[in-house]
Amino acid sequence: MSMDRLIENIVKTQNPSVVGLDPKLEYVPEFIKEKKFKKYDRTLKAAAKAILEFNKCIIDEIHDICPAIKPQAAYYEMYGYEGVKTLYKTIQYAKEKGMFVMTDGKRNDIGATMEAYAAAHLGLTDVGGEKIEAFGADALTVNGYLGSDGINPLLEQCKLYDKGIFVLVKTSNKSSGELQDLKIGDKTVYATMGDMCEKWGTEVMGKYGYSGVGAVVGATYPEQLAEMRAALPHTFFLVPGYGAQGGGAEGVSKGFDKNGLGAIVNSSRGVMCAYKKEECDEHDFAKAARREVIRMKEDIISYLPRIAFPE
Ligand SMILES: O=c1ccn([C@@H]2O[C@H](COP(=O)(O)O)[C@@H](O)[C@H]2O)c(=O)[nH]1
Repeated sequence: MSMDRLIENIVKTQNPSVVGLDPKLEYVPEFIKEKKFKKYDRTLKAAAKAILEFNKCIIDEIHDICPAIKPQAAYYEMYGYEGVKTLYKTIQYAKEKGMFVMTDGKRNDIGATMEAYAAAHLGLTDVGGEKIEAFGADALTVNGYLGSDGINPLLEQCKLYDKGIFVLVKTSNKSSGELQDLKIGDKTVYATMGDMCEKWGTEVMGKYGYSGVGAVVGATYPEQLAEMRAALPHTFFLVPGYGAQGGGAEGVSKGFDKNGLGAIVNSSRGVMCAYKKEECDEHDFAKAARREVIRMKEDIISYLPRIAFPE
């Protein structure tokens, strides 16, 4: 199961964090942008090429100490087809380096359309009988609020191609409670969605006790992280909101199990823009990213037991 591969990467690196590659052009150092503008003018192609170089340099610096990346599709789509090509190349490059790739697309639809999303991001696309990998991520974030019709097509691809999904349960943003905290009977909407993840996951159980259906639970809600950890023993958490959104290491520790597993914490701006925060030479941006990955890892694991496979 794909979540098994993620867990193996986490144990190997002793690092339960993922670097979000959400590369706004303003995060890319001037020297890279200037080079690409000179060659391609100020075009979408120049932007996409600059972002690809930025991403590859960061991946080169972190792949030995960080188990995964999470490219957010929006930051590639905004550069049109050139940006989407960069998303594909980023995914392939990180996978070649042994990293687990979770595309943050928050896709949602029903039936045939969800099958198309599933083929695009996780499975294979049929081209006249020839099956071809389109994007080839290991996992995809999805919105499960359309119910099983939106999730079943993904589960099929997860089973066939050993992939995973992370379903939005309790998101990190300030207004997430407007809907997700409402009660259905005596249960919140997010807890109900959590239960659905646990149920969907029974079809795709992995060997370390976690299924291929994970949940997104924000770092900004430690109490809900603790509640969900206790309620969803087979559901692995993707925890965004550390750092730039105010989430901290002690809070995120509530999402982990007794083996220091069960969750992976995301930081995007914190890592990509570490060189700006450090005020170091922009040529050192990738080394600054590496320093931030190490700092974040040490911060988080200081609240966890030693990360180990379950006995
Ligand atoms: O609840 C959610 C779900 C997804 N995200 C995404 O995570 C990153 C966070 O970026 P930072 O720069 O580390 O704040 C971004 O891609 C969001 O779209 C989230 O923040 N919260």
